[in-house]
Amino acid sequence: MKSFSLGMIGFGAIGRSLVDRLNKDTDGLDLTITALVRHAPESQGLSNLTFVTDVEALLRSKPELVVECASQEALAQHGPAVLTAGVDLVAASIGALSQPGFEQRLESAARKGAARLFLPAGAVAGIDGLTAAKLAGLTQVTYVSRKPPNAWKGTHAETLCDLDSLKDETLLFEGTAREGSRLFPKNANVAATVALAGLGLDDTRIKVIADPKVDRNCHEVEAEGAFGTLALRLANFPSPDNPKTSFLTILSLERTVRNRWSRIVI
Ligand SMILES: NC(=O)C1=CN([C@@H]2O[C@H](COP(=O)(O)OP(=O)(O)OC[C@H]3O[C@@H](n4cnc5c(N)ncnc54)[C@H](O)[C@@H]3O)[C@@H](O)[C@H]2O)C=CC1
Ligand SMILES: O=C([O-])CC(=O)C(=O)O
Repeated sequence: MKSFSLGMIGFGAIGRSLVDRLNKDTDGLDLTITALVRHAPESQGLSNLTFVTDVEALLRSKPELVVECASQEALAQHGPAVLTAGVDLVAASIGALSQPGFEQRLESAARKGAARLFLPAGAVAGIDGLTAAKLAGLTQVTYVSRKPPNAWKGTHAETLCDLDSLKDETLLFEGTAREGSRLFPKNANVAATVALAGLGLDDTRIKVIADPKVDRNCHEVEAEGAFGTLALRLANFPSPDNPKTSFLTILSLERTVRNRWSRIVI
């Protein structure tokens, strides 16, 4: 039986669900998983899952791929070490790349380790088309994030409005993808994904909205360029364990991991 060693950084809503889903069908592989967490739980009940608390221990497990699904801070803290060690990395907290110089740091770590950093679509879609369209020139890309008020709890939004008493949609932020993904690190990684695929962090305009009239995490992307036009709207179910995170994010990471061992990659 072929084996596959998967590393993870973070084991919250995305991490738990990703492991459950991969374990339901390992495509005939002997899958072992090592997850880097802040505090290892006393017991976890899965025979193929080990918790570690430092990146050196994660790397000692000889992962063939590491998935970061923790936070922008965790990607900044551990991403360069993983890549320098020659291990490919899939990052969910893509907004971290809006920190000045961090994208370059990751690139140089990846070059040093001959590894690659993968930026998955996560909660959004159309990233393949957008980044292909970029090759012939884009003139405009806009992104709107619209989530129910409870998705904005515990974020910068609470300093802007009383989320519990919102009656109408409320604009929390309008500006560049760079600023928006920094202000809302748990909610606006998609802004950075759209920007990196398309016009860049400083030329992609975004709006961030709390809307009591929706019960889904909605993402709208519009783009224009030499390819034509694109208009995309997603109304994602939130993940059962974290209202900020769309269920589609977990599926996107699952697809990225499965692509790693698939013979046909789509
Ligand atoms: N690209 C995308 O479309 C999306 C990206 N995300 C990113 O994924 C992250 C995780 O999402 P969820 O699992 O829903 O959040 P969560 O809050 O349920 O779980 C995150 C886990 O990571 C842990 N963690 C945070 N920093 C860490 C560190 N430095 N070292 C070790 N563990 C650390 C936390 O303690 C927590 O257990 C979000 O914060 C966001 O950055 C989330 C949704 C969509
Ligand atoms: O999961 C979502 O809907 C989007 C999200 O949290 C992010 O972009 O960070």
